[in-house]
Amino acid sequence: MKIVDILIGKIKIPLKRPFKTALRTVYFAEDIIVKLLTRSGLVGYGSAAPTLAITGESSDSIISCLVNNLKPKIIGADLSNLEKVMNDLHSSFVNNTSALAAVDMAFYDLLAQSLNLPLYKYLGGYHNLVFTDLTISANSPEVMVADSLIALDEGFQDLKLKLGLNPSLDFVRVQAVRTAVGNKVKISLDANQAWGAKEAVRIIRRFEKLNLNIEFVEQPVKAKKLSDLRYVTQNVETDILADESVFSPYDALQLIHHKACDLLNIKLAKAGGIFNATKILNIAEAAGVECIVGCMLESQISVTAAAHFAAAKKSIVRCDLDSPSLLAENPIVGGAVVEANTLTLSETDAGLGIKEVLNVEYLKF
Ligand SMILES: C[C@H](N)C(=O)N[C@H](CCC(=O)O)C(=O)O
Ligand SMILES: [Mg+2]
Repeated sequence: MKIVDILIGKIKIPLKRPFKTALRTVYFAEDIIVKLLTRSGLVGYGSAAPTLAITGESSDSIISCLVNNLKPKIIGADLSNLEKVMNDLHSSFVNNTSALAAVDMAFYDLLAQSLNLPLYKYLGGYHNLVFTDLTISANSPEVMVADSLIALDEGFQDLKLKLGLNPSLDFVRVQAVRTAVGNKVKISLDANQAWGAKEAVRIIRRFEKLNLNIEFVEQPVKAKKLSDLRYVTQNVETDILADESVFSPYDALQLIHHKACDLLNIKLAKAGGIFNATKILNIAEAAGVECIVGCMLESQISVTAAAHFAAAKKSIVRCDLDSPSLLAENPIVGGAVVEANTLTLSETDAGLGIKEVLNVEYLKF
């Protein structure tokens, strides 16, 4: 199956409310759309969200990587040699993981379509439902309580609270939300690297002492400081989830070898797509470490690809695939059907099941 053309487009999607983390505040979601065409007439979709603060990629850098580095290698590529094609792409540059992921998911979309299978069946076919939490942006305790109650009303039972914007308020934020939502609701926390190692241990132990019943704490300390992450993991009872610390299979190996976290957050945008995400999952499985599949603030295309990956595998126990629920509009026709905390994948649509992207401006280059 040969690739004969690539179209690259841009979309901008308004959010229901500003998305605020310790790393960034965002007022709309941007996405770069990739559309691959094969000689036999199949169309494969992928997308990449510029998350400069995490992957180091902007819209311009994603487009430049697609046009200058990826396009010359993929036009004429034969996907029946996927292993060769992917190894060539992965070894031709470092970083640019979201750009690579967009192409990777379009490849998998095409491969599954060529066998007339939904992607989750092509990848393993464990089940076709994925359940997600909902992220509550970092705000004042009052706003976070109000947003949490709205989320419960909408049908979410699992909340991820963003912390780390003025850490002195973090304890009040978590306690206020726990009091408001009661004990049945699952609460996890994401500090997006905002705490120091000792500060993280102090804060997490305080949550433990007061029985705030936290599922896990995500990326408490700086991404590159593996010894700090290890220090936190070894000194608290609560599970620690590595996010920004794990991009590659090698990162996963290091984190597991050094017992620096309890759980791994796999995101296609960090791993460079399904090819390497599968390697991370295999390493984690062999080590008995559970994985969560997460997302950036991104469109329905890449979240659908992540949902197919998660649904294909038995060992993915939880998902943070809530981006479609944070967007005020959905310009993507097809893909996962999102109803509150449930993403349902069609058992009959082949590939990702993406039909069309509305209001997309394809670039000329
Ligand atoms: C949207 C998702 N629930 C999430 O919170 N992802 C963030 C990073 C997203 C971004 O900044 O676009 C995370 O897990 O750190
Ligand atoms: Mg995170």
